[in-house]
Amino acid sequence: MTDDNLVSAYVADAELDAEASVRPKRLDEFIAQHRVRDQLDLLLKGAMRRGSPPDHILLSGPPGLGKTTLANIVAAELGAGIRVTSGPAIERSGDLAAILTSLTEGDVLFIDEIHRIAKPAEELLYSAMEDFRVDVVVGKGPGATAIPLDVEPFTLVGATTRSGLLTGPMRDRFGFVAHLDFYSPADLETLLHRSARILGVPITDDGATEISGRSRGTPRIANRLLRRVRDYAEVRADGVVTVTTAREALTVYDVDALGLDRLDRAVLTALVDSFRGGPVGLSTLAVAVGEQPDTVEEVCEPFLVRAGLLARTPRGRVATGAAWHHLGRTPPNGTFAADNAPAPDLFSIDVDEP
Ligand SMILES: Nc1ncnc2c1ncn2[C@@H]1O[C@H](COP(=O)(O)OP(=O)(O)OP(=O)(O)O)[C@@H](O)[C@H]1O
Ligand SMILES: [Mg+2]
Repeated sequence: MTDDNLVSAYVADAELDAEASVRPKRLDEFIAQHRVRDQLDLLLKGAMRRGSPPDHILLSGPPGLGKTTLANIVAAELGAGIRVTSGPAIERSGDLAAILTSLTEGDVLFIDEIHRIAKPAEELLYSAMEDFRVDVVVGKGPGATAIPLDVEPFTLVGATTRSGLLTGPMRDRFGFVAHLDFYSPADLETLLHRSARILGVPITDDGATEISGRSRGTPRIANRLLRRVRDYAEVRADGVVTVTTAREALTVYDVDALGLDRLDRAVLTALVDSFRGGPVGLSTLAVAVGEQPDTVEEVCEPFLVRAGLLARTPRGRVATGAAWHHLGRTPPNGTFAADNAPAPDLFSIDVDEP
C-alpha cells in the first residue's frame, strides 16, 4: 500500500494479517453499532434457545465498517463452523451446489460481495435458503435431469457494499438485515484504545482523539493510521502515540486534519484556485490534477461529498464554503454554501448507494 491510499476504505492484500490481529472475535468486543449488536444478540440467543439455526443475515454498508468481522462473530457466538466464499468466486451454480451440500448442520455460510453472484447460482441459492434443498442438473440437453439434494439447515450470512444492487427475491430471503453506519470519532477512539492495547502500543487519550478525527468514520482506516503512527513514534520518538507524534506522523504521511490525503486536497485546491470554486466538469477537473476521471469520481469524491466539501451539481463540481475554509482561503460571495452552514453530520449520511 502506498502513502497515497492510506485513507482508502478498501483493504490491501498485504494488510490482511495486520487486520486479523485486531479483529474482534466476540459480539461484546465489537465496538459501537449498538443497535445492530443488540438485534444480533437477540437473534442469536433466540436461535440457540430453540436449538435451530437463526434466520439468514444480510450485512450491508460501506467498506471497512465490520461486515466480515460480524460474519465471523456470528459463527463464533453460535459455536458453529464457518465456510467463506464470495459472489465473484461462485462462477457456476455447480460450485455453489458443491459448497451447499458439504455444509454440516448449523454451519454458517458467509458469502461476501453477495451482490456479485451470478444469476444461475443466485437462483440455486433461493431454494437452499428457503427449503434447504437444491436441484442439481446432471447431463446436458434433452437427457438432462434435475436431482434434488438436501442441504443441512445452515445460516447464510451475506455481505454487500451495494445493497441497492441486490435483487428483490434475494433481499426478501434474509430474515435479518443489518445496515452498518460510519463510526463517530468517539467510537473510533474506543476502538483505537482497544487496538493499541492488543498491539502493545502505548497511546494517550489525545493521541487517540487525533487519529480518530482523521479516520473518515472507518475502523479499517483508524487501525491503519494507528499502525503508521506507531512506526513513527517508535522510530522518531519514544514509542508513545501522543497528539504530537500522531500529528507529526500524519503530516509525514500526508493525511490532514479531516483525513484528506494528497489527491483529495489536490482536487479541492484545483477547484478553488484554478476554477474559482467551480462549477467545473469532472474531466476538466481530473486533467487539472493529472488523474483519470474515474479515480477522481470513485476514489476522492464520495468522501469529499460526505464531508460537505464538494458538491455535484448539474453544471459540474463545486467547492463548498467549508472547502475554501479548510484550505485556509476566504470564499468569495455567492460561493456554494459560502455562508458556511455547519458541516453536515459526517457519520449519519448513507453513501451506500452512489
Ligand atoms: N466494531 C468494530 N470494533 C472493532 N474493530 C472493528 C469493528 N469494525 C471493524 N473493525 C476492524 O476494522 C477492520 C475492517 O473490518 P471488516 O474487514 O470487518 O470490514 P468489512 O465491512 O468486511 O469491509 P469490506 O467491505 O472491505 O469487506 C477489521 O480488521 C476489524 O478489526
Ligand atoms: Mg469484508
